[in-house]
Amino acid sequence: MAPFRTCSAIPKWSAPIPARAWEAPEMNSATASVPVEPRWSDMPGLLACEDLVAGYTGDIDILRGLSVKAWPGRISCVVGPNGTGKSTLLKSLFGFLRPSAGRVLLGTRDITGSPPFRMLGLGVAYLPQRPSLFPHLSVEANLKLGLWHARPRKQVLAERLDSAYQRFPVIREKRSQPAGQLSGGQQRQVEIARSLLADPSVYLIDEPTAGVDPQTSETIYDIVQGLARDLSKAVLLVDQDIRAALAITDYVYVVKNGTVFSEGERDDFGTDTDALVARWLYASGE
Ligand SMILES: Nc1ncnc2c1ncn2[C@@H]1O[C@H](COP(=O)(O)OP(=O)(O)OP(=O)(O)O)[C@@H](O)[C@H]1O
Repeated sequence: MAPFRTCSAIPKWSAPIPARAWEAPEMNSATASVPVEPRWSDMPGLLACEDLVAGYTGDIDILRGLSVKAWPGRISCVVGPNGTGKSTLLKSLFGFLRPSAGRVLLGTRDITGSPPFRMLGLGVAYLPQRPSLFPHLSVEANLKLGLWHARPRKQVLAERLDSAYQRFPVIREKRSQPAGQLSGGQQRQVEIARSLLADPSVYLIDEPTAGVDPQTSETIYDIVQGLARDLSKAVLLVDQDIRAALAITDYVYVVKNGTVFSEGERDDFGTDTDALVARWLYASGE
């Protein structure tokens, strides 16, 4: 079984962006087992980066020509060994690091190097690995910050808050409490609810269940899944809990040394997750 393509077999995106809508190559018997390679497009909410190079200091590149995509309504998952650049990828996509080469597209819009404070307005939300709430502010005050950039009318803000509380009833009960008093899992829910206020089209999510108990993890993965399935968000997920992440993932990127080592549709990989993980993480080359 070799449904998995290594990056050398994947065509680079050198072609210009087509003017027409997104389309995938037609499948036939010869290509049936090969993951589909969609083309660039004007599909709103499709996030893609091409040949991204970035690092923290001038002379060391952490990302070395890395290309990934996140499609609306789907979850793309980035896995790989520790220190290989997965979090750095999300930081670069969200504008915390300015790439020295490559580009980031949202639909046909080039957003390479846009600063983080513009990202939510552009439709990109980022949920970092570490808690990002203000612990001394109330849950509701934290939620309202999700829409600060839009200066919404009171009524709009109230409607969005109500909608967030409906989706996450547990945080409605706690809305007056300081956010720092909530459990780790509840704080994660507040972060996701806060991002939903701005109704972004893309989610960059870094290890959403780090430090969370197994039962809460399950809830959080359900929520992440709901972002794609129910709300048609494009989700790019970085996760150390590979088995749990693969259970909700549509497309997988295996990253090593700052570049995509291999990629493919999750469904093409079969059910032997242990063998997959061993092959992805411990294979030394193509
Ligand atoms: N702020 C920083 N300044 C300098 N180097 C950094 C910084 N953050 C990360 N690095 C380095 O960049 C490399 C990639 O780190 P990154 O956090 O992206 O890896 P990762 O694949 O997400 O790892 P993990 O799975 O352990 O979270 C590592 O060598 C790390 O030490």
